[in-house]
Amino acid sequence: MTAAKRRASSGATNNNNNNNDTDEYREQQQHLLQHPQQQYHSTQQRYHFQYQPEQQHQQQPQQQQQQQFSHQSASHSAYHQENHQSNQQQQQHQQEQRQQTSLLRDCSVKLPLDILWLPKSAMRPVGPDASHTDCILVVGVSRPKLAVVFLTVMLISLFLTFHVLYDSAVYNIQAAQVLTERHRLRLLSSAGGSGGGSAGANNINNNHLPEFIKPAAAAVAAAAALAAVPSSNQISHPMVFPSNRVHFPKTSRRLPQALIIGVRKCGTRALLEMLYLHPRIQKAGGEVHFFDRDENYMKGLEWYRKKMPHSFRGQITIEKSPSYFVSPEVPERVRAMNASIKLLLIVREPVTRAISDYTQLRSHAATATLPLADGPAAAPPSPATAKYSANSYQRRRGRAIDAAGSGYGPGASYTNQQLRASQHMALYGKTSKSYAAAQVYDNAIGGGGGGGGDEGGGAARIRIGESAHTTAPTPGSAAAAAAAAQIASKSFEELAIFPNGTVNESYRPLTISLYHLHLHRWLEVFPREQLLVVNGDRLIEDPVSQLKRIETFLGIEHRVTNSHFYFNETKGFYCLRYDSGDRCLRETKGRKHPHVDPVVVSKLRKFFAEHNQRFYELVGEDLGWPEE
Ligand SMILES: Nc1ncnc2c1ncn2[C@@H]1O[C@H](COP(=O)(O)OS(=O)(=O)O)[C@@H](OP(=O)(O)O)[C@H]1O
Repeated sequence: MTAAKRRASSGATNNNNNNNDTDEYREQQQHLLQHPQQQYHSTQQRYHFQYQPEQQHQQQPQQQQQQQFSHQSASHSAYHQENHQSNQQQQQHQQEQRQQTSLLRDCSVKLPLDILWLPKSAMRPVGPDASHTDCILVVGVSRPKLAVVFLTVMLISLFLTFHVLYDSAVYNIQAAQVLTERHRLRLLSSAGGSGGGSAGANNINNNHLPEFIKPAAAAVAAAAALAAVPSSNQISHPMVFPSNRVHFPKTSRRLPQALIIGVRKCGTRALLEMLYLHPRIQKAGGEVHFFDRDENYMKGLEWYRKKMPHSFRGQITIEKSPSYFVSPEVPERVRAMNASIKLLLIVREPVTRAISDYTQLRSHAATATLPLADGPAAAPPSPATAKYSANSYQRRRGRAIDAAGSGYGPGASYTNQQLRASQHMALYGKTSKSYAAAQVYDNAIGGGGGGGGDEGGGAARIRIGESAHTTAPTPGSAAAAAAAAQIASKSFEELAIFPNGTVNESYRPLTISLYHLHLHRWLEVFPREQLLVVNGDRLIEDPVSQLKRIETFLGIEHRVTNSHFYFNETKGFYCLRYDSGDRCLRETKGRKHPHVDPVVVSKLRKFFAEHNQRFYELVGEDLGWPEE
């Protein structure tokens, strides 16, 4: 209730009181006439009670009233007269109050205050004597704290509204960009593809795309991630969760958080491409060979990082270079980069792997005899490279001797040392053989720490035209080509088994299959939990089961399902199903192996049985490879 209303109602109440009191007073008066001797005390008190709250009498000093009453007590007639006066005063007071109330009503009624949403009592007369036209507007905040809270809530709501609108606009713009990029990529891949996946002619990786496309590819994969795994990436539509700031993670090149370290010819490429189906995975296009090639390693981590694809925050970058597994210096170098990196090792039945290796080497050796390999010799390495590589060679040589003692055998030492020596001498310019020639020879026979793969070897790269990420090819000399041709002319049986019937343990495709020797070095540097052994034979037969294990190991959601694969009868392998079409791995994956004498196969399996047992012990799992 406003003060004016209160006053008005109190006036009305007083009027009632006055009326009641007046009646009462009349009764008292009659009583006094009948009993004049009665004291005036009670009357006095009564009057005091009656007039005290009156506004008019608030202005009169109390003394004055008492004097008045003392005069009344002088005589009954005097009292009667005084009482009459009092009645008059009371009436006058009532009249004043009525005037004041009508003034208040006039002030509030005459001005259209409702349109200002102000209470009518906000208009007050200027003073008690003012005419009803003299009104003032009384403005103020009756509840300041409430007003502050109300204002704050209003401001916050306004801010949130604009915030949501802004985020929504940014989200839409970025989504449109991603869609444009995806469309562009599809057009490019469909224009560049040859024959589709059914014939297996299409390469499933996009390495043929120009460099500037690759961030876009990352964006496409990440866009899929945005759509597919909102919870994992903490991405939600701003309209749904306005309180969550929407992060549009910027892409950047990141050092790999996981590595496929080998083993070559066990399905490393298939594994990487299958993992790439997962929206949380980004892959380096080609084999970078950062840790196993001194000339790359000395370029530093920044060089390595620049070889990585663009990735969104939350994605895992993976690189694969199968020769990492067999290169002695690599585990330590990898740990120096990231001690908590996750390592994927894919293995296959060792004899099949060796035959696959031989098949590829023979194919490369045949290619190395082509005129392409007889081009100009590569420029010799810079002094810095030479010095670095020479030091590394010393380290490798020391380890090669260790390896010889633990299974490589004298033949292996001879072959490796001879190769290394030629490389070493080439570095120091003490031989007519160029460093490049040694490297080609190394690749051709499967040396070079396991180099010479479909994607990593010099000669192979010339032929296949692998991505720009790999090191520039180094054409070999006529001598290297001749050596390669000689190898190409020999059968697997001739190379794997000596004429006396014993196993040629120095034959590189066989030594690479001695998994436990190489794994031992890795487990000296990394804890077992950081390494996952993938069964390459099972990956061929049932990719999804192996991929599930890897997803768990990498700590990512199970996303890759059977719907991502179809079996290609022509190729004899599973091919991959993308939004943009079906693709098989290129023809260098899944080559037809030459026929190998079953007696030789059996002999080799017996040879490997013991080594396999040692490998099972190291990994804590029996892979069940045949022993004869
Ligand atoms: N889906 C699918 N498609 C084609 N090929 C597949 C697939 N899955 C695994 N593989 C096997 O991968 C073998 C090649 O292994 P790598 O990629 O590690 O070879 S390399 O070391 O990189 O050169 C390759 O070996 P070969 O059969 O001897 O050619 C294949 O057996």
